[in-house]
This record gives sequence, C-alpha cells and structure tokens, in this order.
Amino acid sequence: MARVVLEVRDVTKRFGGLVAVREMVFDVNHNEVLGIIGPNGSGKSTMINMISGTFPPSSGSIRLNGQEIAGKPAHRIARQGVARTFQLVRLLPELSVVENVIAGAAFGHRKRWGAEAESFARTLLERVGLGRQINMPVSSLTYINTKRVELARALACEPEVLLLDEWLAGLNPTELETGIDLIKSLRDEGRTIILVEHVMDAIRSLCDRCVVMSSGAKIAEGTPTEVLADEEVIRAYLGADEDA
Ligand SMILES: Nc1ncnc2c1ncn2[C@@H]1O[C@H](COP(=O)(O)OP(=O)(O)OP(=O)(O)O)[C@@H](O)[C@H]1O
Repeated sequence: MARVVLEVRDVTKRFGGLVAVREMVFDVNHNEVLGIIGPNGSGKSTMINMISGTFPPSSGSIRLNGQEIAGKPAHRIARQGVARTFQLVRLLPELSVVENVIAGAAFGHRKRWGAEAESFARTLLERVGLGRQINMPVSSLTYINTKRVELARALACEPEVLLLDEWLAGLNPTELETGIDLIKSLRDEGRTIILVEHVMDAIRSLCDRCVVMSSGAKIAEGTPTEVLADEEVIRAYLGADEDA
C-alpha cells in the first residue's frame, strides 16, 4: 500500500477578508507526482507557500511523515525535508552556479559542508544538464538555466517532498520539452513531487494524480484524465482568464 508522506487537513488561509485557501484536504504518497492545478488566483501558490512555511495557515494541519509542520518557519521545514522552487526564480546573484547549489546542500534536510557539498553540487548540476557552467556567475545564465540551478539547489536539500511552483512557466516550446523530460527523469528516480502547473501537456505526462482548485477550494481530485474531463473543472477553467 502507498505510504503517505504529506497530509493536508482542513487547511484554510485568510488574507484579511479574502479566503485564499479554503478547507483543503489531500494526501501525497511516497514516489508520487501530485499536480495542483486550477485557474489563476485559485490558491495554488498559497497552498505551496503554507507547505514550505513561507507563511502559516490560518487553520488546519499539515503533516510531513506524521509530524506537524504547519506554521513552522521555512528553514525548519526545509530541514525536515521539504524543498521548493519559486514561481519567480530566486538565486543569490553574486554567487556562481555551483555556489548557489552548495548553499542548498548546507541548509537542507541533511547538512553537507566543504568538499562533500561541492562534489554533491557538481553531481546535481550534471544531473540537471548544467555540468559545463558550474563556475559561471548566475547573472550570465539563460532563463532556463537559472531554472536548472534552482532545481539543483532544491535537490541539494535532499528533500522528501519537492515543490515545483510553475517551474515550466516562461519556457519556449523547445525548452518546455527539455523541461518536461527533466522532471520526468526526476519522477522516474522515484521522487515525491508536488507540481503547481498551468501547462496541460506537462500535467498529462507528469502527474499521477491532480488536485484541482477553484476560488480557494478543492473541486476535483483524480488522475489527469479524470479531472480534465470533469464538468466542474471545465467550467472553472472556461470561466477564468484565457491563459489559465
Ligand atoms: N500575500 C498575500 N496577501 C494578500 N492576498 C494574497 C497574498 N497571496 C495571495 N493572495 C491572494 O490569494 C488568492 C490566491 O492567490 P494564489 O497566488 O495562491 O493563486 P494561484 O492559483 O497560485 O494563482 P496563479 O496561477 O496566478 O499563480 C488571490 O486572490 C491572491 O490575490
């Protein structure tokens, strides 16, 4: 039977009078890729931000391997095994590619320092296709390569759960294919991933299951084929911005 790694129970987030996430409930199983999808403004990033500790839920519980993480600071949650990438790439611009990844290794789930951290960072940079650019300043990289660095930095934390917040956004069609293949290869390694994504091809080819959000609430859950055929899901998307 599947082992549950992350349990989200009745999680609500209010920003003043706005309910951005409403009583969300879902599980993430070990070795599973779970997609969180939904139109713009439906609460996906807010959900991810609560899991990673960017801000606390207003109420509800989030458990990682049975331990409550809701409301803990981001660095503690990272240590417990949750790593993420951001919708807008966040790197340390004054550092090189490899230094950015070493920083991830030092602050992650298992601390690695010095030569061990550096050799681990090099391995991960090869893994994401950046083996030749390790000493470049991150400021000189192309957009997709900054995304690769961010992914390698998240992997350097050796996470139990990897959160990818629109990692594929902004890529051109060729880069998109490369990006989907890269995430697919992570899935094939047996990683546990939560993917917030708008790119339908990616959702279909990468996700084992999807949770669909609309106006902060879960409106469907199932395989990509199931949820994308769901009438309420179709209505939610058709009623939203055309780029959703
Ligand atoms: N820090 C914040 N303060 C106030 N309101 C916020 C904050 N973060 C998000 N919101 C609001 O919460 C709602 C959900 O936003 P969120 O970014 O989670 O949606 P999303 O589904 O990730 O959207 P997108 O697909 O466009 O990234 C929106 O109405 C947004 O304006």
